[in-house]
Amino acid sequence: MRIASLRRALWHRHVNGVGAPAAMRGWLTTEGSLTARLVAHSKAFRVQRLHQGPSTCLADEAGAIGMARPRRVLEREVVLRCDGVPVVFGHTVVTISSTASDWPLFSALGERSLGSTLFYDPLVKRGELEFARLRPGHPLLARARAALGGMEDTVYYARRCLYRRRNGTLLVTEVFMPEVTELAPNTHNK
Ligand SMILES: C=C(O[C@@H]1C=C(C(=O)O)C=C[C@H]1O)C(=O)O
Repeated sequence: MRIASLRRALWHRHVNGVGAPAAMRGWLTTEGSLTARLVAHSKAFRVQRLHQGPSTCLADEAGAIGMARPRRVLEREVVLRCDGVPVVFGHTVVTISSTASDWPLFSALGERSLGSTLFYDPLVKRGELEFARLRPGHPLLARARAALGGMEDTVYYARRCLYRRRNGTLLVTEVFMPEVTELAPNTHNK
């Protein structure tokens, strides 16, 4: 199998296309903010920011953000933790042509959740979710592994969603760790 094909995922419009176990499907298809659902399934939720700055988008996201080939973007990568356990590796790219007025809060997010700026802004238009099985050669798994270590599974499930605001384009990709399926609703948050 050509290395290039390992570095790209096959993104499906329907979750059935990735063959995820039922418990993982429930997380992959979470409507609304993933952050909000993770907060409701933990006593302590944290967005651990790994880095944010200029980068080159991945081979299989260029087309999704309107680029003919991978080019410069603003990139943000985080680990979402529930009670200290890493459950999602978040990777977000914003086209360089997007100005600060398109995503006014993006550059100053720090360890606040990106979701908090996307789901409560009437100017944000959310696209359709896409789903994929990521195999060991995918660059997002290498980055998640560098941040988290371990990660012995051979297949990880991911979803991505395109957001638009004014003239800006933003693509969020979420790679789910298997531990997410062990989370239970936190009755103390009611
Ligand atoms: C898009 C959301 O924001 C989450 C927060 C992210 C961040 O802070 O970088 C990245 C991925 C998302 O899981 C959400 O909460 O649904």
